Amino acid sequence: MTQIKMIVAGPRGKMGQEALRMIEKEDKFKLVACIDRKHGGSKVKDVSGLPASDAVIYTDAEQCLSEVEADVLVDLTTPEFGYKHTKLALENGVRPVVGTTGFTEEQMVELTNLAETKKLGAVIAPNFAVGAVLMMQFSKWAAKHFQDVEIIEKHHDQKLDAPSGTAVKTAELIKEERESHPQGHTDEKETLEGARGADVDGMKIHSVRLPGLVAHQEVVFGGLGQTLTIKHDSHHRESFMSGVNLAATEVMEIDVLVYGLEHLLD
Ligand SMILES: NC(=O)c1ccc[n+]([C@@H]2O[C@H](COP(=O)([O-])OP(=O)(O)OC[C@H]3O[C@@H](n4cnc5c(N)ncnc54)[C@H](O)[C@@H]3O)[C@@H](O)[C@H]2O)c1
Ligand SMILES: O=C(O)C1=N[C@H](C(=O)O)CCC1
Repeated sequence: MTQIKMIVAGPRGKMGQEALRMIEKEDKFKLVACIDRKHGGSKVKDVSGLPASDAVIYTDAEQCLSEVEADVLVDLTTPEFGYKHTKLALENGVRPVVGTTGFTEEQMVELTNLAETKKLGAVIAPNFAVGAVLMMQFSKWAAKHFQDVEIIEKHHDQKLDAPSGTAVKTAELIKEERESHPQGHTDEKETLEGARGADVDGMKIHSVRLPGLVAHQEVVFGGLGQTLTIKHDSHHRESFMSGVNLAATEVMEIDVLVYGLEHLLD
C-alpha cells in the first residue's frame, strides 16, 4: 500500500495533537514532518506529549515544504500562518488540508486560483465534524422556508477569530436561499453597541467565548407562530478527526480547491 505522506503544521496545538494521534492510528498515512514555532530539528517523539514518531520538526515552513517529500499538509495553526502555509504548500506541490479558520475572501480567491493553476487538490474546511456539516446543510434547506434567522456560535475562550469559520460558512449557504433584507424592528436602536451582533445581509451572528466550551452552534429560524432551531455541539476535538481523515484521503483524488467538507461527502 502506498502511504500518504503527511506534514502537520501546529502539532502541539489542541487540534494538531488530535491529528497526530489520528495519523498514528491509520496505516494509510505516514507522518513525515511537522511545522512548529519551537523544537526545530527535534524529532516528534522527543517532544513531550507527542506520539513516538521519527518525523522531524521544522520551524521554517518554506524549508520544510521545499525539502521534505510530502503529499499533504494538514494546517491547524492561526489565520495568519495558516494562509502562508497553504500558499507555500501549493507552490511546492503539496496538497493542503486546512482546518485553520479566519481567512479573508481575498485570500480564499488567491488560494483557489493558485490550486487551479497548479492543478492540485486542496481542502479548506471551516468545520471537519460531520454533524456540523449536516447542520449547515439543513440550515440552507430551512432558509428556503424561513427568511428570518440568527446564528449563535459558541466556542472556547482561546479562539482567535470571530465570528467562527462555521458561522461565516453557514451564513454564506443561507444567503444562497434567503432574499437579503433587514430583520427586527425598522426603528430598532442599540443602546449598547454590538447588542444585536454582526450583520450579514440583515441576518445576525452572535459569538460567545467561554472557558468550558469546545465548538457549538445554533441556527435559529423564526416564522409566523413558530421557530426552528438547528443545533450542533462538538464536545471533544475527536469529533473533527474523521473529517480530517476523509479530506487527507480525498484531496489526493481532486485537482481543485474545495471549501467545505460537504464537497467530499456522499
Ligand atoms: N476546521 C475545523 O473543524 C476546526 C476545528 C477546530 C479548530 N479549528 C481551527 O484550527 C486552528 C487551530 O485550532 P486549535 O484549537 O488547535 O488552536 P491551538 O491554539 O490549540 O493550536 C494552534 C497551534 O498552532 C501553532 N502555531 C502558531 N503559529 C505557528 C507557526 N507559524 N508555525 C507552526 N505552528 C504555529 C501554535 O504554537 C499552536 O500550537 C484554529 O484556526 C481553529 O479555528 C478548526
Ligand atoms: O476551536 C475552534 O477554533 C473551532 N473553529 C472552527 C470555526 O471557526 O468554525 C470550528 C470548530 C472549532
